[in-house]
Amino acid sequence: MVIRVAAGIIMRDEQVFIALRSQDKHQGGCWEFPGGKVELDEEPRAALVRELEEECGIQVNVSSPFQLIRHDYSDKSVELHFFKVTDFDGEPHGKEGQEVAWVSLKDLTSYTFPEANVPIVKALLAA
Ligand SMILES: Nc1nc2c([nH]c(=O)n2[C@H]2C[C@H](O)[C@@H](COP(=O)(O)OP(=O)(O)OP(=O)(O)O)O2)c(=O)[nH]1
Ligand SMILES: [Mg+2]
Repeated sequence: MVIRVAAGIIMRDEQVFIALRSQDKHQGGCWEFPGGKVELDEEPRAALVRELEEECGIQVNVSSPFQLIRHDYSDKSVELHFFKVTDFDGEPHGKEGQEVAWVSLKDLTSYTFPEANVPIVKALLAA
């Protein structure tokens, strides 16, 4: 079974907002682009809007599909719908108590992301 996920690359002034996955979660201890599982009968973009409100407390105004990545981890397979989020209301924060950071694109390589994110980080660096 493939788990569908929507994740947001929240951009402001050449910086991107990332969050640390808690140790007890799948890929715990890795940094992530905030997001979560797409529910049954839910559009990925709607899941993005819902998750970014739940996890970061922002209201997404403008988002654009960035990349779709299918990745098989040893324990599960994911289909990651990445969106760039370029306009939002509210100040992103770790609404669920997670550690967060605003990072310059060039500094993204200093952070450990899940394996599936490697092409995303590369693409952001190349942009
Ligand atoms: N949010 C997010 N998930 C990612 C990224 N890269 C990556 O491999 N994943 C994987 C880890 C998880 O297996 C899955 C996302 O699930 P999640 O734990 O965020 O789901 P959720 O927010 O609905 O959380 P939960 O209620 O199930 O705990 O996608 C990423 O950049 N962002
Ligand atoms: Mg999540």
